[in-house]
Amino acid sequence: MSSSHYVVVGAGTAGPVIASRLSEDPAVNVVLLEAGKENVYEASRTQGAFFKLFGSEADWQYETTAQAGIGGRAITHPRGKAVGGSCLLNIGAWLRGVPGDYDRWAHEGAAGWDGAEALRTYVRIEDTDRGPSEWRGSGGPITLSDLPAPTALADDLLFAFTEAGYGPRGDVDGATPYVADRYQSIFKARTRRTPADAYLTDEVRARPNLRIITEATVTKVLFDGTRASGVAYEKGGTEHVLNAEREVILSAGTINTPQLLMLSGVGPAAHLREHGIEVIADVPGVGENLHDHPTAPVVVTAPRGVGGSYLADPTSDEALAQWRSDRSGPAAFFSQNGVGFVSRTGGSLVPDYELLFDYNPAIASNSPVGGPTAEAGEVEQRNGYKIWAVLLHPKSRGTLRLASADSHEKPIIDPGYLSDPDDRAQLVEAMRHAQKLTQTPSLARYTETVYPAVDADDSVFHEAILSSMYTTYHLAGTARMGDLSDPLTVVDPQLRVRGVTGLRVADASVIPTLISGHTIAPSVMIGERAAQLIRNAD
Ligand SMILES: Cc1cc2nc3c(=O)[nH]c(=O)nc-3n(C[C@H](O)[C@H](O)[C@H](O)COP(=O)(O)OP(=O)(O)OC[C@H]3O[C@@H](n4cnc5c(N)ncnc54)[C@H](O)[C@@H]3O)c2cc1C
Repeated sequence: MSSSHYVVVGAGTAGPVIASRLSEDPAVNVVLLEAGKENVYEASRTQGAFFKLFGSEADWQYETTAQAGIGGRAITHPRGKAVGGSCLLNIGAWLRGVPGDYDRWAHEGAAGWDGAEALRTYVRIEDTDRGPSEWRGSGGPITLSDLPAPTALADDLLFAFTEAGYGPRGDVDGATPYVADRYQSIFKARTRRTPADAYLTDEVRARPNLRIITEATVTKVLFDGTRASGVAYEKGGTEHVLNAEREVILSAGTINTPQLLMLSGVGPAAHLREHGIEVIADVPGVGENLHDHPTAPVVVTAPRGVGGSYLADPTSDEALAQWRSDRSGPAAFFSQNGVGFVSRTGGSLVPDYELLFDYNPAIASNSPVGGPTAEAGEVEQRNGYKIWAVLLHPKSRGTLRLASADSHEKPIIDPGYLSDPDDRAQLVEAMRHAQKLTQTPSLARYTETVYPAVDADDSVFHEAILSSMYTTYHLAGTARMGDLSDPLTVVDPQLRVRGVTGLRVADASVIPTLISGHTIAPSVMIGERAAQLIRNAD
């Protein structure tokens, strides 16, 4: 049995930030445990071929239950399993949301997590050529760059946003989100640099007080009464115990963190007893509040003979070889590389919808979508584009529950997609905003068939959504942060788990309500703030 001051579970997105920051103090020892390997996966480094990792050993390979709100479809949810976590196999978009998103967190009980504080952290940790400014940082660990595009259609999509009256070109992470932007990503010189790479540099890894143990799957947090005393983990077919003299910090992500809490006896008491798990603390909010940003595409095909899209297969051996040799070719690009935000009322501080511009009309190869492709005709071979309409503030909430007390069994994931009827209506509205772009001069020559058709009534949209609503992969909220007077709060604003001591959660699961952006940035920000809170508590 070994021991450390701090044990951090999960070397994904938030975990490496915490381990790196805590181990800056040579007087404390930190162990970072990761179920997967180091990032040995070349495809993960590319912008175009990363989805080769879906379904591989570097993916936890989750799937939702059949979702009633979308015609009973189940949605596949890859989650990264290696150092780098889900940033191994994500798109890498750095979209931070707006200060109003975080003000809402603070207003709803996460005291101290307001927009001004979030912005201070973001400016400190960024390294972007769009800074330094009041809004953007330079010199921080997270290197950001604009996404490259191999075709003029990428720019035409941005012009269309402006022509449709939604806003000028600008920086979406700047003063206003109502701009069209080639968003920035965590790629540098066309090579992915995950937050784990950024925070666990060779220099950091050389610290004598930091140990990173890979292929170590934590099965349980151990308790001495109600104090977290360490963790049990499996490595190489053997069970190990690691003591935490001060704290255990769970950064295992929106799915695995609540699963681990429940396996360890922290969760809704009745549900734990159902699985024969001894209850350490009855925390009814664990596994509640699961939500995601739903999205649906408007799919457009170009007239025959009109080019403009980029249809090459980024995952072929040739594409990877070309990327390996000089970082060019299909594997160097991701076709969804523009964004703009829309307000329902025309200018509220927090946007309602996000439009993601994609210069390839084909639906993602892992998506089961059939309807639009059938209507638009031979979409895999045709030029055109699609615009994904994203609902930024869905009301629908779901749950994460244990399937059994066996840590090897996947949990039951039910995000309750579109279970709130308002979400469905708003998604239709968001798609109608997307359609406006298809009627602009900049996109006229690429636009022949639009699905759903511009003059279609709501029933056609509803039909399309049943087959085409998809995930943005932003699952969040299952260990919600807030005020402890709310019985469904799981962690207080210091990220301490209700009902026990010596245990915090710091990852996307504490996000109380999704922001008007994506979830890499807040996960890194949560990691930074967690390290500060822990250090200040010493
Ligand atoms: C396909 C896809 C595309 C996405 N695209 C974007 C995007 O473009 N922009 C964006 O902002 N967000 C995107 N996201 C979301 C974003 O990647 C995640 O929200 C974010 O990375 C979550 O960080 P995390 O620290 O909570 O969890 P993770 O990064 O998932 O880290 C959790 C880590 O814990 C480890 N772990 C889990 N259980 C255990 C255990 N029992 N023992 C030991 N280790 C364990 C995991 O292996 C993993 O390394 C995408 C996600 C996916 C899946």
